[in-house]
Amino acid sequence: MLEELKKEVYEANMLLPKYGLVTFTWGNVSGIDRESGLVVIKPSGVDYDKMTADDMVVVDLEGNRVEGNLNPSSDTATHLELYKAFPDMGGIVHTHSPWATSWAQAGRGIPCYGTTHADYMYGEIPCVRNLTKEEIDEAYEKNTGVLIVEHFKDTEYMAMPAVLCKNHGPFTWGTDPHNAVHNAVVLEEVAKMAARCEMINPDVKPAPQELQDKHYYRKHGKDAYYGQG
Ligand SMILES: O=C(CO)[C@@H](O)[C@H](O)COP(=O)(O)O
Repeated sequence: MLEELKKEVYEANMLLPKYGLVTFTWGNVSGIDRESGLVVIKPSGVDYDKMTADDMVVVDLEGNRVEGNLNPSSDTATHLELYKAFPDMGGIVHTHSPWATSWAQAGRGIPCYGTTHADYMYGEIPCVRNLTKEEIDEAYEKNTGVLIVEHFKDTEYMAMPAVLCKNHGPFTWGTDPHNAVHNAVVLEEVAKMAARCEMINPDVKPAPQELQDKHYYRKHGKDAYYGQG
């Protein structure tokens, strides 16, 4: 089932090592078939150079494995919480890409210092708090998703397709798996630029709002991603 989506999700996963976003198996990409409500995700712990499209795992929105012999990614519950809450999300990525993960470990959001950032993400890329001991003990991956949903509900979440989970790493999303990977690559690049920017000038300020607006709206339009698609 969902052979086309499996191929799409497999190809999107293979872009993670291609763009230097993952070491070993540290990352995962999923995609959703909104008609069936089924999600295709990378199998857990499988080396990218051994992975095939047939290894992709199909789960329902409750996390039950519908097809596949391997275990779904350990982050599946996080992906599912986001898909359930945000109907415009068609693909989700989690990595431990070094620059974005460094900002997450530092517990800081990434300010918008330039137009590269503003072209894709409107404003500061947020870093959400740690989970409490109770949240971790209860259901770490699910509650990571619940925390992200709490932060982005009632927002234009497709205008900010990225979040940093403190002391863990980034999640990005998009209209489909490849778009989500594109946003993961952009996140890593702007995380690198922002870190270097602060090294060069510790007093640096975010880019002027009018410049941020010009670049974001020129690329996405005033109504893009605001639910009008
Ligand atoms: O954050 C973690 C582990 O700390 C996970 O994201 C792994 O890095 C990827 O796990 P699988 O997708 O292979 O289960």
